[in-house]
Amino acid sequence: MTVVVCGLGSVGSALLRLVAARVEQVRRQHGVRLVVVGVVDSRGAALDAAGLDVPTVLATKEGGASVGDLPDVGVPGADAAQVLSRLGAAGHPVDVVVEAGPADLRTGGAGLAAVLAARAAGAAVVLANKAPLALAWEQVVEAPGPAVRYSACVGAALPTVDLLRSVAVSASPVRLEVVLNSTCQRVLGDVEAGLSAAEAVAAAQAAGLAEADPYLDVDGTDTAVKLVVLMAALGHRVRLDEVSVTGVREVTADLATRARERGEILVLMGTAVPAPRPREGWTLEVAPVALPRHHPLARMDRHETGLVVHTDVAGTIAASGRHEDVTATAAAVLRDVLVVAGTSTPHAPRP
Ligand SMILES: NC(=O)C1=CN([C@@H]2O[C@H](COP(=O)(O)OP(=O)(O)OC[C@H]3O[C@@H](n4cnc5c(N)ncnc54)[C@H](OP(=O)(O)O)[C@@H]3O)[C@@H](O)[C@H]2O)C=CC1
Ligand SMILES: N[C@@H](CC=O)C(=O)O
Repeated sequence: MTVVVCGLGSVGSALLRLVAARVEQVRRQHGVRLVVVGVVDSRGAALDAAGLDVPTVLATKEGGASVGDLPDVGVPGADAAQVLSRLGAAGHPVDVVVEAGPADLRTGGAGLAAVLAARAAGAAVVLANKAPLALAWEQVVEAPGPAVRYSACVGAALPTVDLLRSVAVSASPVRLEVVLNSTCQRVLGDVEAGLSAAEAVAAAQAAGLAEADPYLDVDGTDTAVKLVVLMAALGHRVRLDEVSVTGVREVTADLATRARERGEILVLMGTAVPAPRPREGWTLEVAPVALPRHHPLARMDRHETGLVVHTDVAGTIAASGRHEDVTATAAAVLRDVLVVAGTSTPHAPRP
């Protein structure tokens, strides 16, 4: 299976490390030989139909250089579309494109362009970048074409999309609650522990969790996007600008401590509830909330994220995931790549 990886920051590099470490296991377990034939960063691309040397790509990025400058395989200034077109023209169509570039929520930017180029070239798409989903769901997900998967966009390795879709087969969600921004979880914990907001944000950046613009996390936009994507996956389209969003900028150590003294935990929570009249769709909100300790999303520690879905006939279902770093997101991307490969399904993975 030939793979092009667009975006070689925290997620893209973690994916390449995972692929390098697991290539034999994947071959044995799934019968798939993963070959990374292209990589793209902000300054160029590298491609080789026979397979790039992944350790060399990783060393290049660790050294701060662009893959476009790699001898023999590098193409300075090239983007995903050019990589796909060069490989295609040489008789090597690409099987799957992974999009792990920055979330440009204004235009979709290079990420959306890469996804559309992949679909035009007949490649499957696996996204970690959620902006193309929030801005162009119909084009990216619903237009006919090869598979598109995006579980890493909403909850890292926690398979939120598969879980909700599975629940919705026989039950109707009546309220969804999510705490899905790792950066805010860490920032709130650190502020409570006495760090300044700036120190707390810097720590989340150092862990590779924050967005390129960390205020997308702190101001609640990232949670709003995740909520919009989950609702779209359930068949309910809500625009990002229809979500009421308040972030955690104003949360102080004092506020968090007073919540704890009342037996409550402060989290940045997204909620989705159906409007009273079915035609009016769903109401989505993101805001800091002090939850009672017994609430499933308050029982999580600051390395966990999760969701609760209340349903009409299936009761209330809660799930959470704990991850220290971005490897869990890379694992979700690899899972999607293997699901796309058709050798594994989310509901019946091969042993
Ligand atoms: N970090 C996390 O925990 C998670 C992140 N995500 C999402 O995954 C995506 C990537 O996140 P992360 O790895 O943290 O981001 P980083 O900022 O660490 O990396 C971004 C990468 O994209 C590259 N890039 C920037 N602009 C362009 C462009 N115009 N064309 C091609 N490549 C470009 C950068 O290139 P260069 O190397 O040259 O700077 C860099 O390699 C984001 O959309 C994020 O929301 C999803 C789940 C979890
Ligand atoms: N910045 C995001 C990364 C994943 O989407 C977060 O902190 O959760």
